[in-house]
Amino acid sequence: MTKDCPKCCDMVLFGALGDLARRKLIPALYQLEKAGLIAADSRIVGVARESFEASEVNQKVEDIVRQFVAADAIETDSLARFCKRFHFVALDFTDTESYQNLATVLNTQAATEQKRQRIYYLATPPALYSAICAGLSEVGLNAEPARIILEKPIGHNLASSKEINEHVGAHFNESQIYRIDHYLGKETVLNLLALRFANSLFSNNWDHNAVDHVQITAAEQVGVEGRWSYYDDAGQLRDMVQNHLLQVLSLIAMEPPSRLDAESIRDEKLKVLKSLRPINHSNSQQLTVRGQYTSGFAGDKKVPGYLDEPNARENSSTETFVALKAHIDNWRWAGVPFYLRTGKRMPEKRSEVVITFKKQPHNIFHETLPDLPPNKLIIRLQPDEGVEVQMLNKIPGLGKRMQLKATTLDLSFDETFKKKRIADAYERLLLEVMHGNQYLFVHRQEVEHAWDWVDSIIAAWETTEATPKPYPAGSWGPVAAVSLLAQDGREWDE
Ligand SMILES: NC(=O)C1=CN([C@@H]2O[C@H](COP(=O)(O)OP(=O)(O)OC[C@H]3O[C@@H](n4cnc5c(N)ncnc54)[C@H](OP(=O)(O)O)[C@@H]3O)[C@@H](O)[C@H]2O)C=CC1
Ligand SMILES: O=C1O[C@H](COP(=O)(O)O)[C@@H](O)[C@H](O)[C@H]1O
Repeated sequence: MTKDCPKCCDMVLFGALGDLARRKLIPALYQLEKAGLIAADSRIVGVARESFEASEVNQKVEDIVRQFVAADAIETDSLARFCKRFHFVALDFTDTESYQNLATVLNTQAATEQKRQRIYYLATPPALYSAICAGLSEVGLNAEPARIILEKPIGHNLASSKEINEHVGAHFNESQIYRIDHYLGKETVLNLLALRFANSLFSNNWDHNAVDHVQITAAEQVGVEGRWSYYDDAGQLRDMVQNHLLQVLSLIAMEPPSRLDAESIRDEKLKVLKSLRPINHSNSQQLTVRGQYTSGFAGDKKVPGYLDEPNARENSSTETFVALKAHIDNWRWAGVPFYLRTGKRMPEKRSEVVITFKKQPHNIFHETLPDLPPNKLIIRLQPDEGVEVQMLNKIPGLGKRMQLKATTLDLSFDETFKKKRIADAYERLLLEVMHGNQYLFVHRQEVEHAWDWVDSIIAAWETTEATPKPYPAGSWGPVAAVSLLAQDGREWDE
């Protein structure tokens, strides 16, 4: 155990054998174990429909870790310790009466005497959140100091999100609820706070006086693959923009919070979401582009189009790509467009924020460089995490005329921090819940304002005959996405 280790707790994973739990949560918990960040007596209780013998548990957990954690990152001792923490309870989440089985496992004498912290992680479809909260409540497992973690998406639109929030809120107080947006756990997203508020170079040049425009890109090379039925109902706007991209936008655009705590940060992010200019049927044609991938390439592998993926529905008009131009109607950002772009089956996985600064008002180097390119701050969220500043420098030499060259100050995290391991977002977020820190989690009001903004775009799309524009897998989306910036005399940073 290290000195940063949180207090002893019971972590209960609902949906413990599902994709998210196996691929992300159990590996993240294992990394915390290895780092000495899980207290000695803490337990992990998997809750799943399937039941199996206690003697099978160790092997089951070990298999999951070995499948999803790189072999050279696994240590025999910590793995054995980790497997021993696990208990499994078979439960149908919709059967309120069966929650007594879970209560029996959790209410041990030691846990009761210690008033042990309980954390419920709902790694299940959101349609089950209400039933699970009611079930926990029925046997008194919702009582403080219990905490509950909700996965995104919280609902499908504002109405369903409110409904879920109401149901959860009937059994848990807001201070007990941790709404996950895993982008908020990424090192580089957190580094936005450091860059902005620890460096006067940036904080003094972070508004409409200095910034020309902002681009946020979250490109993925993967397609929808096995997730067609979930994804087709959602689309890229709900799946990525409503949550991850708007959270990143809020961190970039918010006013300085007075403290590094949940209330101060969430208040400032919320003000940004409230200031987003609505996109509706009157302006959606000019401000948004949607696309859907057709067959093409992922790297050098040939891949099918969205409509030819397994289980695809004929003629689906779900978008797999979105580009949009957003405005934040407040003093700081008046006249500064925020261009957002995200899609599946792009040429590479790349998430980044590019802040393009205004050009110099007068060019004294016009003889050798008639058009001075603007400075750019590029924040590489993933992969190859780092920060780049693009600037002009004089080329050394004795020539009569001064020659300039565009150069890059490149601060790659890998180089700068000597290959220090970058923790997965879920490791940080799980740890923060154990510590009881809510500042990296999303408040109900943020979720609802984000839905409100996104719902208006979807309503506008639904009133037009237009369908998403096709783009070949392996490209940067439909040509219209290029035109979205070209009409403003700008281009995507590539
Ligand atoms: N997978 C991912 O990478 C991500 C997922 N999410 C979100 O996380 C949540 C979980 O996703 P994911 O893991 O992919 O989904 P899965 O369908 O893989 O997992 C859900 C689990 O819940 C179990 N379950 C469903 N209904 C019941 C029930 N009535 N009683 C008991 N068990 C039940 C399923 O068991 P069974 O198999 O027996 O039906 C399954 O193991 C979703 O909200 C998703 O949107 C968010 C970000 C990323
Ligand atoms: O929440 C989601 O995020 C992933 C992308 O996450 P990343 O950390 O790999 O950038 C996305 O593929 C998925 O569709 C979405 O539900």
